[in-house]
Amino acid sequence: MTVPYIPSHADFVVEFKPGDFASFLRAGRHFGQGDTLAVLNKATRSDKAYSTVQCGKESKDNIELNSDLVYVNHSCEPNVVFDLSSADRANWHVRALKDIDAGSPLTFFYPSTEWEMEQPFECQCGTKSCLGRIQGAKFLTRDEVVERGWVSPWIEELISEREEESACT
Ligand SMILES: C[S@@+](CC[C@H](N)C(=O)[O-])C[C@H]1O[C@@H](n2cnc3c(N)ncnc32)[C@H](O)[C@@H]1O
Repeated sequence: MTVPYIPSHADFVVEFKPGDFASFLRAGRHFGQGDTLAVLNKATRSDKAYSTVQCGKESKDNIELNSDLVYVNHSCEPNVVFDLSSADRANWHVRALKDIDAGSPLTFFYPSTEWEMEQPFECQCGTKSCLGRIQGAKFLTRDEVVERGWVSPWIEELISEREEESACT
């Protein structure tokens, strides 16, 4: 028996598309810059996968979103951030980086949370600043990561450690 699809959030619309990983999430209404779009109250700890979001410095620190938010695609010019920086998980949320019109695809910059991704891909965001292959922040320069507007504290820390290591060699 097929389980019927039930939207997880009233303010989002999943565009289901045929083909592997071709679906994506749209805003169902306008959001202003800085607005919280959703709190991540359905998240559970998980092994790293294409669908997980990194929530700490170690490669074992990942969550499954368990909601339609899994359909937020990557963009090199994103309009939301996944902010899992609080020590209190109740504060983990998705926030608008800029004003978002109803109907716009919701996108975040995957390397803002991911150091080394489970499933790298050739980016099709089509933006002027597209970086091409997306594998995680480990494979990008500091500037390429931070100039997208927001970065998780563990990514900042891992980039700093890499810089310290290369200064010593
Ligand atoms: C968490 S899923 C996002 C939803 C996905 N589009 C789907 O249909 O299930 C992450 C995967 O979506 C695809 N993806 C996300 N953003 C992309 C982009 N900008 N260009 C190409 N593929 C992308 C990649 O295959 C990636 O591993």
